[in-house]
Amino acid sequence: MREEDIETAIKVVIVGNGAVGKSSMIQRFCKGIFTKEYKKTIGVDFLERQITVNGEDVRLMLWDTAGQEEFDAITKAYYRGAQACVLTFSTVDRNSFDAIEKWKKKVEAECGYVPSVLVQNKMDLVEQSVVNKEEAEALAKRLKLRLYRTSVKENLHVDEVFRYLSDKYMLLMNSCVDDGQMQRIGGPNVFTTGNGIDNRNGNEKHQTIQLHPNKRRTQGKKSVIGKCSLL
Ligand SMILES: Nc1nc2c(ncn2[C@@H]2O[C@H](COP(=O)(O)OP(=O)(O)OP(=O)(O)O)[C@@H](O)[C@H]2O)c(=O)[nH]1
Repeated sequence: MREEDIETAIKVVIVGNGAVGKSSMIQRFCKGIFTKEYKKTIGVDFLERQITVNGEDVRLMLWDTAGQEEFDAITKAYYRGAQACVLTFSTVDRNSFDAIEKWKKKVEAECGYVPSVLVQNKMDLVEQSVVNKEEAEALAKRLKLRLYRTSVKENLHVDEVFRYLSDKYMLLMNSCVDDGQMQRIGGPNVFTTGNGIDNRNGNEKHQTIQLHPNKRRTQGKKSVIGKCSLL
């Protein structure tokens, strides 16, 4: 396999309370469509899209998890191996905002640290907002997350969410590869090594992340993410 054929694949989990727009966000990003009808997700769903980030192909595998607590036991299992996370709440649902920390902890319990982003969806309904701007910003600051305000309906800032996450993930990966350190990201079943090969279960046939350091991306500078460690 030529180096330029090697692809980066990122498993992303989208979490948050029911009806905040998780399925809609994934449909919008992967299929370019929006549907008004609400069909609650039963368990989990999955879609993928390939994008180019800084000249590199990245395959995003987006896992849509049910927001309703009744499905907790099922969805939790699918967090395993996630390498990035979107924490979503709705502008018009106070409970969904208050639940963000709980969702973050749930993902961390299964995956450890993964690059994450906070999304306030349904910004087209900002007139009926039950979460003010300062509160949302304060939460993002406290959790050390970038905040994106989206409207999946109006297709506002949805692409940016996934581009930011991909970029963040790749920066983290490159900083580890550049440092020649071994890194474990996203839970016990995904291992990456400084040589750029996914070592999960020692079985190269089941590669999920394959890395190829691109020094040009950082112009030889150290990554802003800093030193990598076993997570
Ligand atoms: N006005 C508005 N409605 C939205 C937006 N995004 C999603 N919706 C609507 O919100 C409802 C719930 O959206 P879903 O995407 O099914 O929500 P979910 O978070 O996947 O819900 P669960 O599957 O129960 O976890 C649907 O009726 C969508 O059409 C948005 O940006 N603006």
